[in-house]
Parts: sequence; structure tokens; C-alpha cells
Amino acid sequence: MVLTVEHLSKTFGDVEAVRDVSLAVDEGEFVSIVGPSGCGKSTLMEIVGGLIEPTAGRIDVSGMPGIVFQQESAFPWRTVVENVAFGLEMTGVGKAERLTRARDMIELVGLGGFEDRYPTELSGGMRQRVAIARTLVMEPKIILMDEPFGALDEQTRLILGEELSRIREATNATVLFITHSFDEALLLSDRIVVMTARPGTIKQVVVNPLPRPRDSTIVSDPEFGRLSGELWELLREESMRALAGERGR
Ligand SMILES: Nc1ncnc2c1ncn2[C@@H]1O[C@H](COP(=O)(O)OP(=O)(O)OP(=O)(O)O)[C@@H](O)[C@H]1O
Repeated sequence: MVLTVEHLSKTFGDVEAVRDVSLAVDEGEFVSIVGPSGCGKSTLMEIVGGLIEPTAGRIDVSGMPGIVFQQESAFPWRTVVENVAFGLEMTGVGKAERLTRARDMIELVGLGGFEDRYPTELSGGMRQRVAIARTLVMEPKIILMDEPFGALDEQTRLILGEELSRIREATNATVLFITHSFDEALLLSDRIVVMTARPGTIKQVVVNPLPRPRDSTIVSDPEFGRLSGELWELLREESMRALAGERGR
């Protein structure tokens, strides 16, 4: 297992964010987490990423996870290739090697030809690809993605989802992915973890039977529609509970 989480709980003051979550992710697996707003998804990810401490429970993760956030955070004064090579530079990889590795990764995420551009010259979708390349180039054992396409329009999201699916097939990366989109979850994942309203616990783990590799045309597959309906059935009640909780506050 690349990641094992056992009986993890997190409380912020009197807010119980995550309660007794156990989850294991195997090498090469792509696991998505869906759940109502505020159910503790980001908290769980931040604990796995070592950014915050759990209140209780155990976590075992291989190596330093790579993290891709919703808002990309490229250095504006560095070009695309300099941004992608940054982590390698920090770990002491020589210039020639880091530039070669960065260029290969830029090619892989579909940004070939944009190596010498600055982030402000790119669209939001392209900047998010830079963020993915920057993480992948470090070859982490596991990549954590917290709604990496959340700030983008739906078409761009689906296209980037398709790209990520292709990258994943090419690299066999292990990924833990948070999303609000069932389409994204079903396009990308091997398993989808459905969480309850806060305190977030695991309601059900749905195994995705759709054959891989997948591209975005899978959204018109009847089985895709059936699975999407199944996910919504699981989440509907939780989302209503979360909303009622918000109103009652
Ligand atoms: N640092 C913090 N201090 C206090 N409360 C926090 C902190 N971080 C998160 N929370 C609370 O914990 C709960 C879970 O938040 P979290 O961001 O993990 O949910 P989420 O499922 O990622 O939400 P969303 O889907 O809206 O992004 C929320 O009620 C939030 O207000």
C-alpha cells in the first residue's frame, strides 16, 4: 500500500470535521473522494499531505506526497520550464538533467512549445497543467489533488480530466483526488469514496467497473449514466443534511 489511513479523526475546537476514516490506496490506484461541502475532504487531504496533524488515528504514507491545489501557484517571474524544474533544482538535480526532465513532463501534459512562456501568458487550464507537470516531475509515490480543476469551466475540466486520464495511464501514478464532479470521478477513478455530511465519515466505497483507458466520450455510455445516478443517490441525502446544517447554524 502506498497510503494507509486508520481510524483518522480531526476536530477543530468544537467542530468535528472528520470522524474515524480508514482507507488504503494501492500503488497505481486512482481513488477519488466525493462528499457534500464542508464534510472534511480537504482536511483529510491536508492530513495525508502532512500539512496538519490528526486529532486521532494513524497514517502511513510512502515518501513525500506531491500536492496539486485548486488554485495553481506558479512563480510569475519564472518561465514554464523554470517553474516545472523548480522542485528538482531545490533537491540539487543538475541543470541539464532537470531541464530535460522538465521538458519531457511539459510535453507529457500537452504544453510542448510553451516552455519559455510566463504563467501570465497562459490560460487557467494551461497553468493547471503546469502545476500537474511540476508535481509529476518529482515522481512522488502518491499525488494528492484537491479539486485541481475546480476553478475551470466544465468543458475545460472534462478535457483536462481526459488528459489526466492519459497521463495516469502513461505514468501509472497513484492519485488521491477530491472532486465535486461525478463525471470527473467516473472518468478518472478506480474507486470512489463517498463521504457523509460532517463529521465526515466514509458512507460507501464505489468500485468503478468502467474499462480503462477512458476518455471523455465515456460520459455518453449508459453504464456511466447509471453509475452517476448511483453516486447521486448516495450523496443526495448527505448534501441535504449538510445544507440543513448550514441553515441551522
Ligand atoms: N483550520 C481550521 N480551523 C477551524 N475549522 C476548520 C479548519 N479547517 C477546516 N475547518 C472546518 O472543518 C470542516 C471541514 O472542512 P473541509 O474544508 O475539510 O471540508 P471540505 O469537504 O473540503 O469542503 P468543500 O467541499 O466545501 O471544499 C468545515 O466545517 C470547516 O469549516
